Amino acid sequence: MTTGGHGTDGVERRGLMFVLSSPSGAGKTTLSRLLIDRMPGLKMSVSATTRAMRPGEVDGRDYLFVDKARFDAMVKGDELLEWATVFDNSYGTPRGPVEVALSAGQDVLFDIDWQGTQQLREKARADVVSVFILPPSAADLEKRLHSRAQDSDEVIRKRMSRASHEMSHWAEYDYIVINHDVDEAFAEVQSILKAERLKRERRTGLVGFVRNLQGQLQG
Ligand SMILES: Nc1ncnc2c1ncn2[C@@H]1O[C@H](COP(=O)(O)OP(=O)(O)OP(=O)(O)O)[C@@H](O)[C@H]1O
Ligand SMILES: Nc1nc2c(ncn2[C@@H]2O[C@H](COP(=O)(O)O)[C@@H](O)[C@H]2O)c(=O)[nH]1
Repeated sequence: MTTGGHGTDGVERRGLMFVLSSPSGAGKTTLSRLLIDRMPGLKMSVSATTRAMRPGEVDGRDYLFVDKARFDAMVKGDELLEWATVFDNSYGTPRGPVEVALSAGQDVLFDIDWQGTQQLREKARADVVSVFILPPSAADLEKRLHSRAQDSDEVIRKRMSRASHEMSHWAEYDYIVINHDVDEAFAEVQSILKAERLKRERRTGLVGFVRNLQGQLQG
């Protein structure tokens, strides 16, 4: 699915799909914003959803807010790379922007659930790096959902009751980060991305780079 771009050291490499999943409220959005602000070459995938907009959310920035008819048309038209029903709403990743970013050599960040992650893995296993974020405790998770102050008590109850099921998929992920402290969790997620960018298999330009070095040594 990916073609190529250049790493900061100038060696060509394939772009990667960096996925964050967690039970609702564990901190994916918080960590995603930090990653986008601080990691050049990383582009956020903006999902389509049928869920209602929360206070402060912006259409086109946080999500593409669409109605069910439009969402179904996107599915039918093969416009989504993956999609799933989460908490009674439809969510999906528009294919076009992801393909454009990867072709331009950028990495793409996804805040999606375990169902979407499974679909991405089926499509492009070698290019997917997945991180599952765990809250330090159930009490912290509930406190975070309340402190976000954007969902009703009923919605929060539903999300808490689904948390254990969401978490049952943790072992399908490449990395697990426990989000006690935002700065520490961010540093861990950032280290994962930095290391994955250096993986030999992604660095398609290394053969030429090493040949050139050897040529210099022999010449
Ligand atoms: N380490 C932390 N300590 C305390 N509060 C945190 C921490 N990480 C995130 N939060 C807060 O918890 C709330 C939920 O975080 P966030 O919205 O990032 O979760 P999420 O995983 O994206 O949730 P959802 O799946 O519902 O979108 C926010 O108010 C955020 O500021
Ligand atoms: N499979 C997908 N899951 C997605 C996508 N976009 C978001 N999500 C997940 O939905 C829940 C709820 O999100 P919220 O913004 O309503 O709190 C959360 O787990 C997200 O990761 C998507 O495109 N595909």
